[in-house]
Amino acid sequence: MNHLAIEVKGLRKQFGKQVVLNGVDLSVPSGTIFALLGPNGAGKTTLIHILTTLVSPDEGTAKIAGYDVVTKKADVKRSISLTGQFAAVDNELTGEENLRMIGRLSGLSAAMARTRAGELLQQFDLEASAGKRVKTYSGGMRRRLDLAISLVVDRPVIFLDEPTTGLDAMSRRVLWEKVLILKQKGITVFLTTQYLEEADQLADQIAVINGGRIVAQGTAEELKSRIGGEMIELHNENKEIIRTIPTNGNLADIQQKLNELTTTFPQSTYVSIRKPSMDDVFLAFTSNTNQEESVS
Ligand SMILES: Nc1ncnc2c1ncn2[C@@H]1O[C@H](COP(=O)(O)OP(=O)(O)OP(=O)(O)O)[C@@H](O)[C@H]1O
Repeated sequence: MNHLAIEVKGLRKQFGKQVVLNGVDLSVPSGTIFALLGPNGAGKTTLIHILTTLVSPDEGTAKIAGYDVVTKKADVKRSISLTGQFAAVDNELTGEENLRMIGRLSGLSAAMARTRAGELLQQFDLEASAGKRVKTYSGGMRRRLDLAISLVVDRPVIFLDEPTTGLDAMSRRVLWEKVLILKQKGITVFLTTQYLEEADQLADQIAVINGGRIVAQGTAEELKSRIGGEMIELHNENKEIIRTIPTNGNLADIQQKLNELTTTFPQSTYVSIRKPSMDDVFLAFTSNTNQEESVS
């Protein structure tokens, strides 16, 4: 397989007058986890739809496992699986029936489909509920089944569109473990998420999309250090955060920033200094959002 699992250059897409992607470039090495973050409506799902051949780009190129998403659609489809917002789980069937059905639809023999279903039920902690209808599953079980379904047939690249949205913290962590197992198997994972901690915990590379462009890309640590080595946080008397300011952390810089702040904030303000979080990264790179950018 190509060294790059995903390679995107100058991708543009607009719907009517609304420019959704305005020259997106990114590359994802094989066998890594890549997280795409961005505010609502930033174009994350549109990008996934282009990369999975569901939507055509207006300009630019995108390759999956070396195959162009426009000219080599069939090869791209054989290289990917897609799960998340558009999952096709049949609620009336049991978890095992769902897995076996997908196996058969993907060309496995009945015996192979049964074996594969058994392996996946075990791997995703669904053995105890294998014979229960999916409509009785919890949100976490359903997401795990969803992920298992996308693995019935081996595919080198998996797209997860907001895989843990709506899950409680515990179920989210269980799913993260499963995603990390995919990486151990050498699968490339491209995920979108609203949970910044998810990107922080899972991803080798994180990209932030805003205003139709990738505005930042790097490891979680690189992105955090780009916005400043430390954050000065001001709290009011009710312990509510009233301002967060990046600083390089040295005495001169902190002193200068605090001097500036003393003219605006009351002496009773509490001050703390902490490392930047992914929330700080997200806010730093997505403030001044203009999602409704349009061409005239
Ligand atoms: N088929 C379409 N026709 C017209 N507009 C569309 C279409 N698909 C998406 N859009 C618009 O493109 C913009 C980006 O949508 P998209 O779903 O890609 O964003 P997103 O980053 O995935 O958002 P969210 O985090 O809310 O899921 C939105 O304003 C949306 O309304």
